[in-house]
Amino acid sequence: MPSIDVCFSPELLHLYDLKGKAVVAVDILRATSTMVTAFAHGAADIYPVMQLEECRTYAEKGCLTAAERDGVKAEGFDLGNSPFGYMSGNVQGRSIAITTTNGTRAIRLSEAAEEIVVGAFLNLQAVADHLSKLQLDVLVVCAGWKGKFNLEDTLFAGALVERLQDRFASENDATLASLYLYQTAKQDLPGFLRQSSHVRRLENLEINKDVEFCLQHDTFSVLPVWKQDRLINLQRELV
Ligand SMILES: O=C(O)[C@H](CS(=O)(=O)O)OP(=O)(O)O
Ligand SMILES: [Mg+2]
Repeated sequence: MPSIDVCFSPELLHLYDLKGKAVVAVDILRATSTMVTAFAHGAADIYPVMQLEECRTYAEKGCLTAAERDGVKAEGFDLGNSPFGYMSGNVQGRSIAITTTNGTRAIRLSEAAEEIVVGAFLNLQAVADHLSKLQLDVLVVCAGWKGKFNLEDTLFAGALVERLQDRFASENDATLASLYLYQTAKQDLPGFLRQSSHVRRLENLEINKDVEFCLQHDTFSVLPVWKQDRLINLQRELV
């Protein structure tokens, strides 16, 4: 039986051997929720990059550019990091280059894995189904916040463990802690997260609706996976 494990921050990735594993990169608030939403609204592919300057260069290649720093859209880019910015038909058929504080970093630091899947509550079941078929050992890589633990990504890890627990062995206490946390919180995720650092940060920016949106389960069946230098929507490729 393959196993499932949880890494609470990209800063802890040096403790794990990613070779031959499937990584699920997660940044519920808001990078991976936003990427899933972009694919659900027809984005062709997504280039997650770490630096603002690198992201800017993708405009010359015909990409839309998206950047967030300190929770707000960075100056001079087409889009920010709110899923609501990707829903108006503006990303249909377009390539997007995106850089955010935590999420794009988690994806790029996982490149040694056999497969990287982008996960969010919004596409939870699509991710669970894909991992069940793959039969690789799984590591959920939580983007956290500037190298530190956060609640929302850990809750996602617990939700995924809950969906996979009959088919994957729980690797260690990180897996169990995530599962127990999710089981405690799942009746009222917005309430549970009210005191979390990120929700308080976003509240100050008056974007509570983003939090509510990002906590919805199974809204989309898109499956963003890393291929060479970008994310593609494997679900669409399979149709
Ligand atoms: O835009 C976001 O939600 C966050 C910004 S921060 O955590 O407030 O710095 O970026 P993300 O990379 O999506 O965590
Ligand atoms: Mg985040």
